[in-house]
Amino acid sequence: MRTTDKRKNCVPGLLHYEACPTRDFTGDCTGAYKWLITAIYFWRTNFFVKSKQAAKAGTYAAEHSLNKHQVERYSRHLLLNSFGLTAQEKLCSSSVLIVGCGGLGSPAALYLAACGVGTLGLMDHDSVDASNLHRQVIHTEERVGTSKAQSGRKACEALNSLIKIRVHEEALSANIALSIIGQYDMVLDCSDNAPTRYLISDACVVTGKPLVSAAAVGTDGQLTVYNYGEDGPCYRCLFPKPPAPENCSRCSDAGVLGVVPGIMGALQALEAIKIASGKGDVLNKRMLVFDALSGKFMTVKLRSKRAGCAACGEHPTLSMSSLPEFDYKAFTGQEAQDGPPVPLQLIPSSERLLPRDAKTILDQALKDSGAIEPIVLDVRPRIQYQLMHLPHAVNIPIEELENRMPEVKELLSNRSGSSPLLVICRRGNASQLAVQQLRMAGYIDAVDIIGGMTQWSRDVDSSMPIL
Ligand SMILES: Nc1ncnc2c1ncn2[C@@H]1O[C@H](COP(=O)(O)OP(=O)(O)OP(=O)(O)O)[C@@H](O)[C@H]1O
Repeated sequence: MRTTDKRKNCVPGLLHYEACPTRDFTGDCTGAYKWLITAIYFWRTNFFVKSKQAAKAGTYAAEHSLNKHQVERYSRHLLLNSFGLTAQEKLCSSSVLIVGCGGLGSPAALYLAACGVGTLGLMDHDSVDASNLHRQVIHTEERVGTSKAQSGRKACEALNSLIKIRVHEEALSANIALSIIGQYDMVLDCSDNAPTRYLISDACVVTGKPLVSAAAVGTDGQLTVYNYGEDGPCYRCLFPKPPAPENCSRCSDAGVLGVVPGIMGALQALEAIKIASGKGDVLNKRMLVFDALSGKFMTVKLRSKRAGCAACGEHPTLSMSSLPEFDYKAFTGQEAQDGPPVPLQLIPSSERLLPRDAKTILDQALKDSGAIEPIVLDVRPRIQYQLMHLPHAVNIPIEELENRMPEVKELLSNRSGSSPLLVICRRGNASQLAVQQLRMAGYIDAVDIIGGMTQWSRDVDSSMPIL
């Protein structure tokens, strides 16, 4: 039989004639072709094996680009009539940069990682603090003190190993904004300060990227999408001038109900998914306002692009080349990086007390008088005083000090000794303002404590919590 003949002459190692790749073009295998054919055979076999392996891990059906693992993992999206395969494919090939891995960035990163965004960029220069954990659910107790961006990477990687994660362990600044934002399809502003908000918006305008922006402080949240569509406004269109620094509240001063940034960050992820997948109505030219205590959402209509906008108007003054030079700190009057306010130096250091020296004076005064003698004036907000304060301290918040000078007079007139009046606040700024006011009112022995309660906790009494 012809088949048997072929098999007889076939090169060694080919057990099945039907599988012999040489049979179609060589006919009977002869010694002359033996080694050449063997080489070709093994090359082809190797190729087929590799293709089969690729098919197993990669695309297993020709109609779409998702592999078996992706189809299984995202099946609930794929089954959704209003979402489906094409939307998921777009999501899987999209890239999103999250600036700020804090209260907003945490839920946003988790949901975007979970839903299969192709490349997720996580940017933050800060490290995890214990006070972050009540809302920044991407971080853990174990990772307190470590980089937020790396901590975010660990959480997202643990959730979904099918996506790519890029970590940017630095603050977004004007000289790197364009090159970093240029690498992504869109940006989520999850930061907490005016300079960064203007910078991200400007860089998104210049690079043509949509920007999903949110904010959450106290029990309120806001969300909108900038720089989207034909005439969608940018941040500067709505806020051409930055707010005065004293009108900008931060979670570190005003507090925040942990779940509020959780909700707003999840909504940011939702807008990003809509933009990437092309599904649904993007929150363009509208702002969603959330009031957690009443449980109400409200949508406010926003204007279109402003013709005179410095970033996206008809004659923009900001461009690829000018943006890196723009001084955001000077423009907004604020630091671009979150953190405690820059320490004020209103009173010469020689006229102020270090916490340890103040402690010695306080102890001596209490010993001398043998009684409870109030010589500490605490000028922090009432709520901070209630959380913790020095023994026998009297609380008069800085804003009330001017009107409550008679109380200070009474306080001092009850003193038996000659100890100075120690003035303390949270970090040593408001106490200097208070000392200035007290001196102007004639209380010249008022002296403030450098670094306030924060430094007191560090240097004198570590049992005092740092707020
Ligand atoms: N320019 C910037 N580049 C990168 N990340 C930034 C930038 N500005 C702010 N961030 C980050 O944005 C995050 C905002 O998080 P969030 O508003 O929850 O406040 P927080 O600073 O973590 O906490 P708290 O205000 O309570 O001290 C922070 O992690 C902060 O480091």
